[in-house]
Amino acid sequence: MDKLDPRKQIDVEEILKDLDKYRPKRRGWTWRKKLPEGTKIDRYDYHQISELLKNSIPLPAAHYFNNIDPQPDVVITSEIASGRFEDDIRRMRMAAWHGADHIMVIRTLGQSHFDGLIEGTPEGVGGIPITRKQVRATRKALDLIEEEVGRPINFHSYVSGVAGPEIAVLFAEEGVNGAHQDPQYNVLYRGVNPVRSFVDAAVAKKIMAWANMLQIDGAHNANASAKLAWTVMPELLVQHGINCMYSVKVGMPKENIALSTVPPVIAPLPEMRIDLPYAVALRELFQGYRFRAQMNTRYIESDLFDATRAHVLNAVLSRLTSADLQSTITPDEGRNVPWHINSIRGVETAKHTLLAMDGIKKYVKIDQEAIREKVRELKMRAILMLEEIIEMGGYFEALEAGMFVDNGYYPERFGDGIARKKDGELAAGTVVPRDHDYMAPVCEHFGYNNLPEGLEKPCDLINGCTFHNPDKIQFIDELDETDNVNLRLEKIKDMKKRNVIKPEVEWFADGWIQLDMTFSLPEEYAEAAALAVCEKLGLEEPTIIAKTVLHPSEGTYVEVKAKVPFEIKIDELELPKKPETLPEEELFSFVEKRPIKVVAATVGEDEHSVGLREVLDIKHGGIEKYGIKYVYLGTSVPPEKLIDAAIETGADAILASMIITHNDVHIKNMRRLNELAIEKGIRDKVLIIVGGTQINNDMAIENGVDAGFGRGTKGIHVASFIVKKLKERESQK
Ligand SMILES: Cc1ncc(COP(=O)(O)O)c(/C=N/CCC[C@H](N)C(=O)O)c1O
Repeated sequence: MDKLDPRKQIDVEEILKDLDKYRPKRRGWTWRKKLPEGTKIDRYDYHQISELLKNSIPLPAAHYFNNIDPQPDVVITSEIASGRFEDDIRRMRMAAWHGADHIMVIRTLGQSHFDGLIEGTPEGVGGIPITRKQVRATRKALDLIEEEVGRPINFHSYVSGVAGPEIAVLFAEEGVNGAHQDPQYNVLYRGVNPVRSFVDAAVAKKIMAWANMLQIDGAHNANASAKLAWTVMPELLVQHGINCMYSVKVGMPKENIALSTVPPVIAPLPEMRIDLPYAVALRELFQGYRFRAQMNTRYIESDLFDATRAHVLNAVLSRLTSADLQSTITPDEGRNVPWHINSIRGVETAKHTLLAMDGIKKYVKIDQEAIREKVRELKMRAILMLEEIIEMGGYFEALEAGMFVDNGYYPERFGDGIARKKDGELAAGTVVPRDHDYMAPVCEHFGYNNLPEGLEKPCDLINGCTFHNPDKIQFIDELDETDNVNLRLEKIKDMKKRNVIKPEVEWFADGWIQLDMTFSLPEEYAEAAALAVCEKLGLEEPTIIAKTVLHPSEGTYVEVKAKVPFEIKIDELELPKKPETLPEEELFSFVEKRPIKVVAATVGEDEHSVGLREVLDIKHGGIEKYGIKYVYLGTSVPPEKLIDAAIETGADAILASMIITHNDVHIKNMRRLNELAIEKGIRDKVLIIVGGTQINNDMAIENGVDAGFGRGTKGIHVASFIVKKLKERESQK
């Protein structure tokens, strides 16, 4: 398969074919290609955008603006890790079409503790097992997906833990483009021996630098671990500093070192007033480095709307300061397992906000005077903390003293920091001095490497290392006969052969659906009632995933996920009939030869006019565009007046809009129009067409009119119907 067809699903079996022979197209990170300030897209000018995509899905409101889909200048990340890489690949394609060009997979739990690589494609939960086959298949799929959207896509994973250097070599061999790497992470959150972690990090960073990979640090984890994230702001500056300087000393270029910046708080705190000085301090202290903006996952609940608001504000903060990458932690971080829809919503939120704030600095400036004091205070606290770390004898001593992730706002100390022993923890005592004749297995290495003088490439000694002679890579396909992608694909093939489907949230046809319900009950009863509804519907494994108390006794909103116990037969599906439309040329030429007039109004006591105006006016592609003349009588027009106007103007058609349906007033108005037209003797001369969000064609015809158009109707649908009917009448004469 050399390219994807948007009308066909990606064929994972094709991706897996000859995987042992696949070689990455390139190595290293790709930034978006920025367009000049003031670039026009359609008739609108932009100041912070990048090249457009070849294939993409624009924001929901784009159809009002010729479906433009501008791409912000900032890389947008989608975090995808369903636990099955074959389903991650499908979602990566969805995310790429919505504008993600940085695909980050969350690892399966605690892979940091593995002292070696995993092989094959075992299923994971709440993350994906990172293996060579998973990495290679994903990069190969992303090669196709980036071709389809027309923009390079960065694939991102994690170099951390006890097998850090091996993972770094694997990623360099396989063309992984970005990775988290921060020795402090292993120590603080995975309990790896500090000396081991920093020695491994030097090797891993050197390899990442050779592969030109973008590095993201682990500072965000302090936010996620502290009781009150804002108290660790001074420490975050210190943690960023430690990882940045360590990376520079190892040889990483600054432009590949990204700080994982997370705003310290969230509403109900005065979020922006606290986060802004911190964001400004970061950008002042770490000029020349990259900034990866990430919402604070510490406070992401499973409430989709709250997560989205947090996400929007995080992107606003990015635009008010600066960001090179905008992460889109989905609300599911609160639910721990991102679903397709929430990964996509996250990308849409980032794209929407970054575009909405395009060029905002032309009008909105941060008052540097006003913010100065707060910024200075944060820097001072960080400097004091660094000085104390030095007084304590250095990083490892400070670590032993529990200096990090202490919940006190430095210099305030609560003494509840994470302490790690310099000669303790996981893999303690496993760092041994290199033997005199030690030679590194790959060319890129940090520290002593026993090489003869004048060698252009160290691996010339061994006829090439895996970086320069990829045929030396041992590709192990599967290790576990009972847990691998081939078995999982068999089940999918069987469903496709039987042409059946089930709904899904993260894995193909996993059967999960989400329902939301509101009960006039207190929350515990509402939850129980929601589960009871699922039981009565015959759904399986109903689980409450989120709820909102509307009032302690008046009501509770509950979101439930549950599995459907049945399959849907695809060939038994009745596809909704698309309204017929005639070619535009045919409409233009017919109306030119045979002028058409209509009268239009919103009838009854109805004041809604937006939909009808869109069907009428040329600027929305209304019937006027095809030369049809109309008289618009306005809103709340009695049916009698509409019929009289049709007679006065000799109209060919009446367009009556009806949105309100209280006690079937729309039905009554349809019947009234029909009866009046008959009474006045014009029924056979005038078409009566009704429209509205609650209208459908069957109901309209049942109630005596000629056609009914529902939600989403456009001028071409109505114009086509009128011309078709007039042609039929004239051919009967
Ligand atoms: C510096 C570092 N190394 C390794 C790992 C993961 O490795 P393991 O889980 O210890 O095997 C992490 C994970 N961070 C949380 C998820 C990513 C988050 N959602 C993000 O977007 O940044 C990390 O921060």
